[in-house]
Amino acid sequence: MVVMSKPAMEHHCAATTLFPEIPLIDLSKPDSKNLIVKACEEFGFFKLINHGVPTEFITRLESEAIKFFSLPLSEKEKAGPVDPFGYGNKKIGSNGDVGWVEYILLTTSNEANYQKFSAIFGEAAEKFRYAINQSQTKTLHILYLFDFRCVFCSFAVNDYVSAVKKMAYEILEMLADGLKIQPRNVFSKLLMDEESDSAFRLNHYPPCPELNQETNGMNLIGFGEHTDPQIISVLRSNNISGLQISLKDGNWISIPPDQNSFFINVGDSLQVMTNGRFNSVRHRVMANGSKSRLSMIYFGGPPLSEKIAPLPSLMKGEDSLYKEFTWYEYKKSAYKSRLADNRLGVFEKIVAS
Ligand SMILES: O=C(O)CCC(=O)C(=O)O
Ligand SMILES: [Fe+2]
Repeated sequence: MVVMSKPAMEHHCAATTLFPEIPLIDLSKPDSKNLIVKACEEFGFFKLINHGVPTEFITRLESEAIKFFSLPLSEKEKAGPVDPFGYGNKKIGSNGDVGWVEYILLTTSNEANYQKFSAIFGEAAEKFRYAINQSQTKTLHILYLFDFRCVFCSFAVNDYVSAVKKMAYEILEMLADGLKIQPRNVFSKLLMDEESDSAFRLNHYPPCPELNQETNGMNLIGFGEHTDPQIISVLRSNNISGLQISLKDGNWISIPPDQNSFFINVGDSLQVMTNGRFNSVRHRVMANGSKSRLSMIYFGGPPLSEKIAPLPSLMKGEDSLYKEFTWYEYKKSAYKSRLADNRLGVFEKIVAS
């Protein structure tokens, strides 16, 4: 069930190798736009401070998530399986990938979440929806008999996701400005679209006590290496390490955690829209021997019918590196692949030599 991997580079040769600094972007500074472009080109990844997401939204959702993941497995499984949304444990996708992780995957469309919730909890869901609608105070109705609803329908998710979405729009607009392309909502409009196919994920990596004794210095995979298929991912985790990114030369580096910052990933779709100028970053998570890691990720995706293709304004006479496809086609193909596969491979054009 467990998947082992070689330690990241820093574990055995930190003394002799210089590691690049992960770009740090201050969202409150308007001139950050050029630095964001540079970060997306060089790494496809950066750390974000002064992001404007209220701490209270983050801590409230985190405590809801902790409560949910602390429930007995049988309770949590009432919210599974992931088809395509719900609770999952160890299995990631349906093609044999496993990791030391449990998670909740949600669409950011409230109505779709409600329907899933309703199918699980039936009449109780309707009552709970009524209670939420009636609530003037925005206080969370915590009725732990049906815990999943607390994460599914709660204000904690809505407030957090709304704030993070706003921040993602801003980043994408700064990117358009930094790239000097018009209109400045060329990327953000895809996430703002009512039909935007975005998702939200809460990952919990339980401590794995055997890790320290039995694995002989090897690491245990929490979430296997992959790139995110969407346009942009916004990640926040608690202060426990585990996230690693792959540099373009294939070396892995560990990202020091910071619970007060966000980490931004370029996804495959943004790599394609920039004709490969931006890098969809390969990343993975290592499990921890003694501490729980909790992460929350918003994946900003386009509408299913959207054509994903390089923007003509960025092409400057060069050829597209990719065949044309819709987000729906990409998703369908990605679902059939393994996590570590180069999912864009089948959509790359063969360049005649
Ligand atoms: O949990 C994390 O920190 C990252 C997980 C991840 O890459 C994902 O869910 O796509
Ligand atoms: Fe990811």
